[in-house]
Amino acid sequence: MASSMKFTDCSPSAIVRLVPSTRTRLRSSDSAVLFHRVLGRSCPAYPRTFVSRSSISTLPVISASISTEATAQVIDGKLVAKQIREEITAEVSRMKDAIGVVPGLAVILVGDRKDSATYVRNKKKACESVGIKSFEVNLPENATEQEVLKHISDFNDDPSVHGILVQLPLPKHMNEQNVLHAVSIEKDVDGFHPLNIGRLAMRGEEPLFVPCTPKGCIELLHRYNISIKGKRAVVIGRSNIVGTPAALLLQREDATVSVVHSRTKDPEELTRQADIIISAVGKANMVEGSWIKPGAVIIDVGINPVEDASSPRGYRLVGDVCYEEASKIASAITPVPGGVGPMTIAMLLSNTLTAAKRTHNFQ
Ligand SMILES: NC(=O)C1=CN([C@@H]2O[C@H](COP(=O)(O)OP(=O)(O)OC[C@H]3O[C@@H](n4cnc5c(N)ncnc54)[C@H](OP(=O)(O)O)[C@@H]3O)[C@@H](O)[C@H]2O)C=CC1
Ligand SMILES: Nc1nc(=O)c2c([nH]1)NC[C@@H]1CN(c3ccc(C(=O)N[C@@H](CCC(=O)O)C(=O)O)cc3)C=[N+]21
Repeated sequence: MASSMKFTDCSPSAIVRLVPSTRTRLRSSDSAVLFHRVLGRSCPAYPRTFVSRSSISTLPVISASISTEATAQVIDGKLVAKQIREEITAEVSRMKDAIGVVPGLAVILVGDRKDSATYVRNKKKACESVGIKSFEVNLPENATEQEVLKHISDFNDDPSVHGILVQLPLPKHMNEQNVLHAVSIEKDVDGFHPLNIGRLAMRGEEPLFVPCTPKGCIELLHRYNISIKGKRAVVIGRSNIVGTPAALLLQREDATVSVVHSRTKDPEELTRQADIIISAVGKANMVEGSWIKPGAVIIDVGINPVEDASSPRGYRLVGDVCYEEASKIASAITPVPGGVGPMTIAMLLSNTLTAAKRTHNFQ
């Protein structure tokens, strides 16, 4: 469906929106702004300075005019995440009314990384918005691994905590494996425990939880009716938290999957054959338009800060993909911000609800 929904754009300066088959209303991306200097890698085939319009469609039609260039459907993660939060709110309330149980999520944050503090704050806000109780432990950068393990053990034993998340990365002096192994697999809402990852990799096995970011990517494809079965998919990146579980999930969905990493020769030869690309690298503008097959679907997980003097923060976030270039070639694409990021948090809430339901045998 997505590939049949390509339309002409009026100029490089406009972003066209269209309505997905679910009739969800789409927004155009707000990721392209006026005259910013990008310090990351720049997109070669596209000028650095351009203008883009952002607006919300009120009509189930396409706003387009004279041009030869197509514009991809914007996969609006912010909108879908909001819908999912509404679904979770209803379930949390149904469970509370029926059995008096409120799901609880514990987050452990070690150190004072600004980005980690922001993510944790956002997770807490999201929990509040759906009625999940949140517990938070903040430890200093020089805390010991034993201290972290002690908090995990306390949360493992606490019946009001159904999910435990240890914010990554941990300080260098800690062994991440030891810490992640310590989380009870029934409370492993990040899905990072080796048993959960192992089960994800095995046919006939079911993990208790699937990692939130890859799960959010697949959920976006499902909710936009983008079929995966039989498609060629390329995942760029092979980390334990995104790339590898994303490839395993795509394979479970019957895609034929290739994984590109830092040692891959000529990655663009592989990506050019892909119907679906999930990029999780952390390099601004690495995936150029010329890497993309016309009509492909692009899920951009990368979150990369680039200098932007006109933004209040002094920087703005971009993905791994040259967005403007890609949106002229792909049939559908996630923006950054507003794509996969909000879905990660929505999936964390969903996993926490699942954990509480499973513990209390509540259907
Ligand atoms: N939107 C969201 O919700 C989330 C976004 N992120 C973002 O996603 C990105 C990736 O995160 P994460 O997986 O944790 O990162 P990691 O740094 O753990 O992994 C990056 C992966 O990219 C690969 N890579 C590095 N350089 C290249 C290259 N030139 N070509 C191809 N592959 C390359 C690495 O290969 P190798 O294995 O060979 O080293 C590695 O597998 C980051 O920008 C992060 O901020 C992360 C989590 C959630
Ligand atoms: N144990 C653990 N679990 C994680 O899931 C985990 C982690 N550690 N460490 C760091 C990464 C990163 N991550 C993001 C979550 C949400 C957004 C997000 O909501 N991003 C917004 C932008 C936010 C902003 O503007 O700063 C967006 O893309 O629209 C981004 C990144 C989860 N991670």
